[in-house]
Amino acid sequence: MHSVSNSGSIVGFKVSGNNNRGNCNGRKPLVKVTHRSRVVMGSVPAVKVLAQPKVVRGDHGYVLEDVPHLTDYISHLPTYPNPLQDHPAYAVVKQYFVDTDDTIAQKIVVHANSPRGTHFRRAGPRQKVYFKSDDVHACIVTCGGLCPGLNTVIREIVGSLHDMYGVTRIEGIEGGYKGFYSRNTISLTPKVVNGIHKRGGTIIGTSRGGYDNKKIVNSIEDRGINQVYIIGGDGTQKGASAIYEEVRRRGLNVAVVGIPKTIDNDIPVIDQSFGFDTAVEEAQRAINAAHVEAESNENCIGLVKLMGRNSGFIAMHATLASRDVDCCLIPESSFYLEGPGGLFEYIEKRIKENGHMVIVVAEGAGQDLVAESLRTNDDKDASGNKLLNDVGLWLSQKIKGHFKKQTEMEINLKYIDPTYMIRAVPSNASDNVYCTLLAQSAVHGAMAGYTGFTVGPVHGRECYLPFYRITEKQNKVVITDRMWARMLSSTNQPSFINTKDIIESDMDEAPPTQLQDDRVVDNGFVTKETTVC
Ligand SMILES: Nc1ncnc2c1ncn2[C@@H]1O[C@H](COP(=O)(O)OP(=O)(O)OP(=O)(O)O)[C@@H](O)[C@H]1O
Ligand SMILES: O=P(O)(O)OC[C@H]1O[C@](O)(CO)[C@@H](O)[C@@H]1O
Ligand SMILES: [Mg+2]
Repeated sequence: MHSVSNSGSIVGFKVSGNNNRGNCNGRKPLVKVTHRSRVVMGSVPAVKVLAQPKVVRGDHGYVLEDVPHLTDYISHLPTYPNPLQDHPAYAVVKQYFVDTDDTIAQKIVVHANSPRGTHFRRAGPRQKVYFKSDDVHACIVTCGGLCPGLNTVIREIVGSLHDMYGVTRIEGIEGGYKGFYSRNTISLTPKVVNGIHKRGGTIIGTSRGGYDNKKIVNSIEDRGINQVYIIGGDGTQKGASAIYEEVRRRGLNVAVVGIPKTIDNDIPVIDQSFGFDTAVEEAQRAINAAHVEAESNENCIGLVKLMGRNSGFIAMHATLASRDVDCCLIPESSFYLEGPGGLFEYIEKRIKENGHMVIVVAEGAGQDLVAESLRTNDDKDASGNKLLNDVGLWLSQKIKGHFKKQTEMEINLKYIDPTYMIRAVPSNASDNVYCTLLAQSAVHGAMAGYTGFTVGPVHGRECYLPFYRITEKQNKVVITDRMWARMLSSTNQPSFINTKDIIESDMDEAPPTQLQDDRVVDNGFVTKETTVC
């Protein structure tokens, strides 16, 4: 594999670049580099041509979906030796620097004749950096909902910049995106961030809404900021991508880096998002309480509502981990209440068998049913996310109503809604380690001149991912996949779904198994490649 050379024009501005930035070591380049413009429709005004995805093709179907570099649009940028080479902690580590040719395969389950497939650039420190330590002026912003680990990421970005690269000018943007243009910044030093990883929340504050691309980039330019670290979920990363585009359009020497955050685990491609592990662990406490209540009271149902707007990962993992749950309802799998195979029939059966049961419902589950019976409006939050109806309360009332009116059985229902409790806690040990790797990888990438990327693990290896890869779709529980089957077999709940429906919907969209979930960037659009196995 060889480094990407990048030059060419795109509508509105000319892209020029360093034609030989990477290290070919005199070897003949074997790859074909393609650059394509992407056209984004929707909320973006008219037709806007964005910076081109960098796609490198090699032998045997090898594809690298690379990330942008400052030299793609600023020529003759000076480089400096990485200060880490003299750092006592790292100088002794053999091969501490990442080889410029290192990439990570998206698929690790392959057949003998599979093409090599899509790869991502491996994260980590490079031998050369594109910023002198004294010249770096970094900022950090956190946006969207809270998530365990936000403070750890902040702490570790500050620590990495300061301790590894000798950077001293780091500012926290207060209160999310709108803080760029409406608030003062907070100076972040190792002393200020010391110990914050033991606290939930974010010390620099967060918010939804208030995104104003021009004002944000003006503020970056006016303040002389040249590294921007943006921590947030899918909405935040879309905003970060647009900030990168504007920075590039203005030709600014500013690295824009995204760090994906969401307890819902709805960011695609990466193994898992930080805070998810902690949230699942915390959700166990609520499930445990529901189980204790249910077991101790006659004919008792413990009902727990967990977060998960569009993706049911928290509910599914908490259910699998707990083993006390009899039924788990998630947004990806519709269910029904009445009649044969419905929820009421199952509840009646479980109560008769066991005298108690525990139900876990993700907040986004059954929204169609709730909307039908409540006649609701289409309220949205400040970021434009649809506000959900309370499925937990609705379900409690429906269950109570059903058993009161239609059966001889008297039931007890205990409803537990831990909502914010699972995300307002500090991150657990494994999330703290994960956040540290993310932060360090982000800093190494920015120092190496990469920009317009998000960092995250793919099969356990930290990678630099182009923004479009993580914003183009949401990660969802695939109910035709083995994990959901494992969950169903642990609860013994009905699947509520007709096998015929699954087969028909499969024909529309193939499940993202290792062999099938590959897409190619072609004709300006990222498309799904459905490999017939
Ligand atoms: N398409 C978009 N383009 C630009 N900015 C966006 C976009 N979507 C959301 N944002 C901005 O990103 C910020 C966070 O978005 P949002 O509230 O949707 O949370 P999120 O990052 O998706 O995290 P969460 O996991 O909590 O939902 C907000 O300030 C919002 O205005
Ligand atoms: O009430 P808020 O802060 O807008 O956030 C609620 C949403 O945020 C999330 O935790 C995602 O961050 C969702 O699970 C939930 O629906
Ligand atoms: Mg979101």
